[in-house]
Amino acid sequence: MSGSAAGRQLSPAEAKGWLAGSFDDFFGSEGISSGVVPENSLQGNSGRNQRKKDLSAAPGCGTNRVLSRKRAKASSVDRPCSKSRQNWSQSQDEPWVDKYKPETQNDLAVQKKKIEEVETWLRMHIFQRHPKQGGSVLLLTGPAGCGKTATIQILAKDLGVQVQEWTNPISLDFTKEDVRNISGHDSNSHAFPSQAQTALFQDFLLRANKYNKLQMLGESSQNDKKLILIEDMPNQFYRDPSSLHEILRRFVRTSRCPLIFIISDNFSGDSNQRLLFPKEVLEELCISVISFKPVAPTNMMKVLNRIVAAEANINRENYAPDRASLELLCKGCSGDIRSAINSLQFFSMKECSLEKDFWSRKKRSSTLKGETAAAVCNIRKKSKSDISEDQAIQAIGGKDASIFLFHALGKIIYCKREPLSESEFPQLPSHLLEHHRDTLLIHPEDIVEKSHMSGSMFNLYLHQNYVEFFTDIDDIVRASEYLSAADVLCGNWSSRLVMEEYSTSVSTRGVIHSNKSRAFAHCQGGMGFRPLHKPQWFFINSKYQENCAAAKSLFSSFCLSPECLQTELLPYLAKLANPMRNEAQIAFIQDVGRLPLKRHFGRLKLETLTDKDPGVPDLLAGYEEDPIDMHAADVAVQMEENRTNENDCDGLPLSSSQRSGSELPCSQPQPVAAQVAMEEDELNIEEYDSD
Ligand SMILES: Nc1ncnc2c1ncn2[C@@H]1O[C@H](COP(=O)(O)OP(=O)(O)OP(=O)(O)O)[C@@H](O)[C@H]1O
Repeated sequence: MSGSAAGRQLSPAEAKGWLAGSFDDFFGSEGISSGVVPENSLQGNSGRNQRKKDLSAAPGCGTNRVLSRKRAKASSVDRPCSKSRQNWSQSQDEPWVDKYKPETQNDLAVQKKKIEEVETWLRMHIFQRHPKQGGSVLLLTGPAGCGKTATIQILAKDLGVQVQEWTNPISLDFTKEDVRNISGHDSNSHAFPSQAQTALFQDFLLRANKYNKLQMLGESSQNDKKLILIEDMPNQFYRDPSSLHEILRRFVRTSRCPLIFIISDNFSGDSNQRLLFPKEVLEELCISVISFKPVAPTNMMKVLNRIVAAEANINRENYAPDRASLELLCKGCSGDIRSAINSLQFFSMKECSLEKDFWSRKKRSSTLKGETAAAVCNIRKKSKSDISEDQAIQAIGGKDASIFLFHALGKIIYCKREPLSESEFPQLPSHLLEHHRDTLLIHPEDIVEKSHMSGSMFNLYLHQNYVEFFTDIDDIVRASEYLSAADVLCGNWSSRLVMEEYSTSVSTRGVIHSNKSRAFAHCQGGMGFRPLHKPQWFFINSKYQENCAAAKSLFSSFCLSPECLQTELLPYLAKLANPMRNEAQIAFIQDVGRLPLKRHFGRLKLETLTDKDPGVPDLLAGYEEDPIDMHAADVAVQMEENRTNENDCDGLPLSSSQRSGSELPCSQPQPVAAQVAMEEDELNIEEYDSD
């Protein structure tokens, strides 16, 4: 958020206007208990989560998300203060995300295909369900604010299905009595809140499955079909995902209605989805997964235009942003419709000084550049290439945009360009003409930053994947030189943190510039989709660490560093054949001390990078900031522990190379193969004494 926003003091009236509605559960005199309210969770909370995120994406309100999530909300029919709520709803301070919430499928800004997918799933698992079929589970994923919950609510309404939603209890100050009531047995032992939370959740599922939702005033009781919705995941499951899996196994066996989880994407690498729903569990319990995409700019524009038009009718004093401004707004919210609507409301407030700041800045820059009537298209054009425009987007409530590694790499490798007109064309001297390129539509440094990945790790991915997208060997040579330079920049650990930014700049821009087949906008098509892969470096590095640890332990008597052992001593020992060495040592020498020219090394099997893969292997997850600096000892310790458990041989922990023949990995020379290799190379056996 810009400085002006941060620095601005809200007047008490403003603050009240924004906050009162959302926090009246806390401020109001309704006396909602802060204690545990398990009954709330069990009564079914259909429709109440509409308001729970209303301010979560508003500028400066990021931290309210937890609060708003925890807030127990109710529709106007299930709250004693429905009248005052209604009055308040009609006031102009009502959050527009609620005021203009979608009522029908056509109103939804979600991709039609996704709505159909969810609808088909619901029909199949609710109406065409086999009587003996157990419970079915659906997992909805996608970025925050892309309309997952809204879609479920509208479809449930259209299909006449009740939604029973779990909400985490506000407080976990359980008494022993509570726990006894929930778990059904007397417990003298100390009950931890986490256990109680799991028990509560389990109990909720059981009851939701067994009993119908309480019928509220004005609700029809025609249909007893229902679904259970979990968006507020109990924290305990993040600490112990197996407890969730156990509950789900039981649910799938015994339940009669579908269970839907909504989990928003997370870009930081420790994906909640992978943690809570690993592949094996998805397969075992036949959990369907439907992934939503960010709301498309065209859909977003439609919604914003509709709101602006409706607001203009109601309140003519409201500032109505023009088309160019709405486009900027759409761009800045990264496909999050909640954030876009909140920003629109925020900046349409007349008294909002931030908005004035922004519009005056925009006006000034327009005047300076003589942009008047053509402002819209110029802004669009400028926004593609001018970094200050990005800052402007941030100024109108832009979200902190993140992109998955897969897309970030794609943006660099496919590097979209825009043709330049004659007048804009920078006149390069004739000897530099070969470096002429159309304007890039991306900022490589921004993309690396948004991928939330360290520079050296990003370089690894680029290095692994760029070749497939080149057509000329000379271009590859040039690109590889840039990558080498980038590597050198990152080489010194003491300056790496600072230099990483320069390093990624060199590598990404180097690769982009070197690829002449993508130098101009008109020659960018025709490449089609090519899969991206994870760096082989991960495997090779772990193999290297393993070998270092093994060299150190097997040849400790030489008191040499692992590098020296592997590059100097072992190649020498490989030329000798000392019958006094043990089998493990001989196998290791064969493995790392020789580079037989006659042997053909196959290519390692590459692992495909999927679109939401955080890109950091589990082993490196803790070192993501600086994987290359990952200390060998840590890996060695880990591997040594494994090895000592697996095969203790004369008290020496052995690497994979040193296990008995049948256990050697296929990349290693097997004893028989080693024998053949020795014969082929006609090695002379000499006496050698290391002492
Ligand atoms: N046309 C629209 N389509 C979808 N949502 C809309 C639309 N207009 C307004 N909204 C509001 O935008 C919000 C979308 O949030 P929703 O909870 O559906 O997103 P989500 O994908 O479930 O995100 P999260 O993971 O953060 O819960 C809702 O409050 C909804 O009422």
